[in-house]
Amino acid sequence: MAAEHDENVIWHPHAINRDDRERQHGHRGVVLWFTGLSGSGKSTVAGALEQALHQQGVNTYLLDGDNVRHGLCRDLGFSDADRKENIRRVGEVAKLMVDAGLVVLTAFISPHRAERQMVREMLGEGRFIEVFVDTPLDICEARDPKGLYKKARAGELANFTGIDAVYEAPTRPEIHLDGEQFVTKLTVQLLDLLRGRDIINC
Ligand SMILES: Nc1ncnc2c1ncn2[C@@H]1O[C@H](COP(=O)(O)OS(=O)(=O)O)[C@@H](OP(=O)(O)O)[C@H]1O
Ligand SMILES: Nc1ncnc2c1ncn2[C@@H]1O[C@H](COP(=O)(O)OP(=O)(O)O)[C@@H](O)[C@H]1O
Repeated sequence: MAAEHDENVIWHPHAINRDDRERQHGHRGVVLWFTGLSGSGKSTVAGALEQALHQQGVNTYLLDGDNVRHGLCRDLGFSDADRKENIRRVGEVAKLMVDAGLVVLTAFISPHRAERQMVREMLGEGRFIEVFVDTPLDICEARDPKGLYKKARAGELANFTGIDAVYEAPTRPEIHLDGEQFVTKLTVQLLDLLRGRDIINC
């Protein structure tokens, strides 16, 4: 069924491509893929970086797990299969946005190496920047801004990452952030990375 469908759907090339859009933006299109435990600081750091980039005239978009799960992925839960589908959909959306020439920031736990690798391959060489927000579980649990760790420990929330569901830390992320450092310092580290890779020039 799927193969038959694929054969009859032909890719349509367009006159304007990513290079043209990147030239117009004055920067490259990439995805900064933030991964880490719940409460590690993914949304906070991605948000601070987006603000800094926006102020410099960089065209950005921030895709956040909590928000995407209210719309695009509202039918998905937290089983391994659902998390995989969540990441696949977000990867495809991020790919379209990178094709549009944007600096895309994503903030998803994305606990499995295989799924992060899937998105890396989907995006292609140099377009996927894995950002590991490395904050120890006990610190995340002490932060617990939504009270979810408390619920998970009380047995009221099953399959919670770090408690009774796995988190596979990246082995070779493009950047490894110490999630206990000040957000301003982490933002500077990320801006330096983007400049060093000639993704932005501001
Ligand atoms: N069981 C379970 N495990 C982990 N997280 C849970 C769970 N249930 C709800 N939440 C809330 O959902 C946010 C994580 O969604 P993600 O889409 O990033 O998860 S995943 O990448 O598909 O694993 C996560 O948000 P962050 O704290 O911002 O990471 C939680 O607030
Ligand atoms: N570098 C940091 N230092 C101290 N607190 C932080 C830092 N980053 C995030 N926080 C705080 O930790 C909590 C979780 O951050 P959040 O960005 O929501 O994490 P995540 O998106 O990974 O779940 C929030 O209350 C936030 O203010």
